[in-house]
Amino acid sequence: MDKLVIEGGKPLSGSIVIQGAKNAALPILAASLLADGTTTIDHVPKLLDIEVMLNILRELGCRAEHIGDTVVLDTEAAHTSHVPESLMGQMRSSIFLMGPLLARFGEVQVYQPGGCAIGERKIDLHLQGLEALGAEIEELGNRIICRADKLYGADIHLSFPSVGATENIMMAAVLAEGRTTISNAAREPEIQDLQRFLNTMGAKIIGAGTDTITIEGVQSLKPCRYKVIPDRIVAGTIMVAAAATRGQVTLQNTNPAHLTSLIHVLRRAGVQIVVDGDIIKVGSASRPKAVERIVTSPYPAFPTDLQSQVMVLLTLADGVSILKETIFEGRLKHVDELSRMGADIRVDLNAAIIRGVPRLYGATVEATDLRAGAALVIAGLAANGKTVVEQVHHIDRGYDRIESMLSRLGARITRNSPVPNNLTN
Ligand SMILES: CC(=O)N[C@H]1[C@@H](OP(=O)(O)OP(=O)(O)OC[C@H]2O[C@@H](n3ccc(=O)[nH]c3=O)[C@H](O)[C@@H]2O)O[C@H](CO)[C@@H](O)[C@@H]1O
Ligand SMILES: C=C(OP(=O)(O)O)C(=O)O
Repeated sequence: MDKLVIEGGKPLSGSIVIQGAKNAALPILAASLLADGTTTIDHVPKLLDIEVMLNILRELGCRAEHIGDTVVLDTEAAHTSHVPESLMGQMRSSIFLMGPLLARFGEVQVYQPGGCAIGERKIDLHLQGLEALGAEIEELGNRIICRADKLYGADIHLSFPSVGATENIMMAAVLAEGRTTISNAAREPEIQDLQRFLNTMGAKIIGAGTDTITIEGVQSLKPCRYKVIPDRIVAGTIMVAAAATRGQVTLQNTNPAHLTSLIHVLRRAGVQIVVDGDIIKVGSASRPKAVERIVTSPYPAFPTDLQSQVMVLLTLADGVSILKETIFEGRLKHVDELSRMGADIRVDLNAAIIRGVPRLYGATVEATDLRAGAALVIAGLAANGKTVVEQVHHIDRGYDRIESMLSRLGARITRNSPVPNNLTN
């Protein structure tokens, strides 16, 4: 198992180009199944989750190549809509295949998806949405079979603005007969990217980015070429790392509008941020200030995917901060690991009460999930001494060789074994 070894205490400095967004690329890859032929997707990061998605698509009969950051996907020979259990279990995003496969084949067989242990992560809203479009759903233990000779537009109200359910319903509804509306839809930038991608294929969707999305069904879609948006969570991770190490970093290829809530929090913590077009400059020379209260909530509020990283900054702040997690019930596991590095954090239900300490100390810690792992890397960069982060495969799900990215900014970080061969060009 790979480990990251970090010698902390060195401010990050320099310039970095931000990778394409995992959470946009994954549904877009699944949505490519909606058109027959070759779709080319640019700005797709080299990540474990992307590799798993491409392996699933190959298993379904597609031809897929990932060269540099471009994926060329030929769906012509896709011949089955049964996704093997072993592949479904490797990540949460395998569930994105339900909508497109149902629309393409009229039947889909999947299993409960896998993913990080950050909460129960039910899929009831996905299934209710597909049922509303006319699908019959059979659940046999872990196996889910979904059938519909034809899908029909419907008015669907989500009881919670689930990102994945919104995307799955959009992908199923584009080829349905008639109009679908999704109310209380998720508003994340990745939903807007999916709308743009599907519309480039010939779909008729409006409203992504608001809480009501309207989809006019069309007869067919055509393959296209498309570029994925920058990864706001990777950008946010680097911004927090720059602040926690009291460094100066320039991020290129960002969409600052997608990072408004983080920028607001960092400014409250006393971090200097300058935005210029798609460039964000982050600088900090002094101890951060505590931020009284941060609550994770659906976009545009503060994202759960940056909660653990910001927690690290607050462990070093002057004063007491409160960080409340409202999206995932099991997403505070990094607290124990940070405490091993000298952080003073108390958990009360879903809130972390963080009493800032002057410094963290290196330790051997375990990445319990993707963003918790990224947070521990930031903690290691800011800490005195050596930190070893174990279970790095979680981090590889979302960061394209995090150690290379950070080394380019002057960090002293190495991986104790090479990146798996299938992730190198
Ligand atoms: C690949 C991807 O885009 N992943 C993101 C997506 O995950 P994902 O799409 O899984 O997140 P959701 O918005 O669906 O989940 C949010 C909450 O709703 C609950 N829920 C969801 C669906 C459902 O059918 N029933 C149900 O109860 C979940 O358990 C969770 O508590 O949005 C999350 C919330 O911004 C992010 O943390 C993930 O990084
Ligand atoms: C939780 C995340 O991803 P996923 O939904 O793929 O597990 C994440 O990107 O932080």
